[in-house]
Amino acid sequence: MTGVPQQLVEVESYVSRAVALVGPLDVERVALADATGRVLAEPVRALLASPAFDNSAMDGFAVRRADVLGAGQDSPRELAVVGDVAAGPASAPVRVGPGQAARIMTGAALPEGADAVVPVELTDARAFTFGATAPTRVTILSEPAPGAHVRRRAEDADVGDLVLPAGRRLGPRDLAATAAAGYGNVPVRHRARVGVVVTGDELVPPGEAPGPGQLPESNGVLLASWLRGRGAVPTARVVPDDAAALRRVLDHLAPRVDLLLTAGGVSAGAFDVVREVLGDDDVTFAAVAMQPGKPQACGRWRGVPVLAVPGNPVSAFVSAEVIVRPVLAALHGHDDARRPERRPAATGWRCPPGRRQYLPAVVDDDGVRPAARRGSGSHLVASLAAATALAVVPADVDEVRPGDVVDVLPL
Ligand SMILES: Nc1nc2c(c(=O)[nH]1)N[C@H]1C(S)=C(S)[C@@H](COP(=O)(O)OP(=O)(O)OC[C@H]3O[C@@H](n4cnc5c(N)ncnc54)[C@H](O)[C@@H]3O)O[C@H]1N2
Ligand code: MOO
Repeated sequence: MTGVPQQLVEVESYVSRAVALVGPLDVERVALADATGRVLAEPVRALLASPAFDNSAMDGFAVRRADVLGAGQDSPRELAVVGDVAAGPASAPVRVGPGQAARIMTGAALPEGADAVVPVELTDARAFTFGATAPTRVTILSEPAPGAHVRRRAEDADVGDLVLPAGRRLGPRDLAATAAAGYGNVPVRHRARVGVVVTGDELVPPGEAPGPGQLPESNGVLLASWLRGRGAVPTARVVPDDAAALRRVLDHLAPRVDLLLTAGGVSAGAFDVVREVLGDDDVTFAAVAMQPGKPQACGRWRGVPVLAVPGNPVSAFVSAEVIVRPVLAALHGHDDARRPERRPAATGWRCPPGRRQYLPAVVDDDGVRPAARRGSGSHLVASLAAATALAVVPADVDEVRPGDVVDVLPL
């Protein structure tokens, strides 16, 4: 049994201690189709230029601008149409000489000699009919600006340009940019396997009617979902307040995961079994200067990094956002820097003395207000769902007044 720490530890110092337990996981290559949410292990540099060649931004006619200077509704310029280029491989190269034009479609390569595109609406053709062949002559009814509607080769990215930095969590736009840069697969970090263990004799599975003194298990649900949403692979277990059972579960999971995460049983109670069991191994307990989320522990269980967060549902969630998140980012090699936004308080609220407050909050046009009607409280799990942000209030502030500007971390 380990004593209950009294001395408060700064949040940053505790987070550094926790992050130091882990290093980046191994790298594997995955197809772009499987890469959503994975973290890029190396920078992506373009293998192809984007665009790969000069091409048209409009359906119309590729012209030599010098031929159509001064063109207008009252001063039409007629050109001979000598070619027809569509997007896709060209059958034969098209060359536009003086007095000539080529019919061109959006995305098609700009023919040699042409330097501008006139959209079909600004010609006597007015519109193209599907499947119709190109006219032999076209009348241009508007003078194009220099380079009009021409998308230049490499104006987006040239070969060798940095497209994405390492550490990026890949989303749809990243994958599109990577595909356009010439890649079919990407090097990413393994997904972190996390053993989630929640403890409590009072817990019943979600959906089951609780008996007297019982309540639905929600922390395992929360943490597993939160981890999955951040690209990890959770395995969740619910354990009664029984030291031998907890040891068995931890010993079973340890060789199969990259991180153990327990929730509950970490404070001063007579049945706080996590504190009792983890104290047997290389684990340090701390009172962290945050609210909620004060009682914490981190270290190693059978050599595997372990984080123990408190069991109150809001405490477990805030601990995930403040402590588990950077640890997971370190495992995934993820650049996870978050800058708080600054917003005025729409109402006032009380803050705990000496601890940084992480208050589930709603941020809207009126400003920031506590998500829970009754203010802060680490058991207010229903109100947690309403939060759109965490308001972060420094430890030396004991009250936020309406209009005070506060930091918020959007959720
Ligand atoms: N004498 C002291 N008592 C407490 C202190 C303290 O410093 N001295 N710290 C308080 C703070 S702050 C917190 S936070 C809690 C943390 O308690 P534990 O981590 O030991 O959590 P439990 O006692 O197991 O549970 C707390 C609370 O949360 C409910 N719970 C637990 N697990 C789940 C779950 N999986 N799903 C839903 N709800 C869960 C549990 O029923 C309790 O109501 O300690 C304070 N006490
Ligand atoms: O630190 Mo506890 O998490 O206030 O409720």
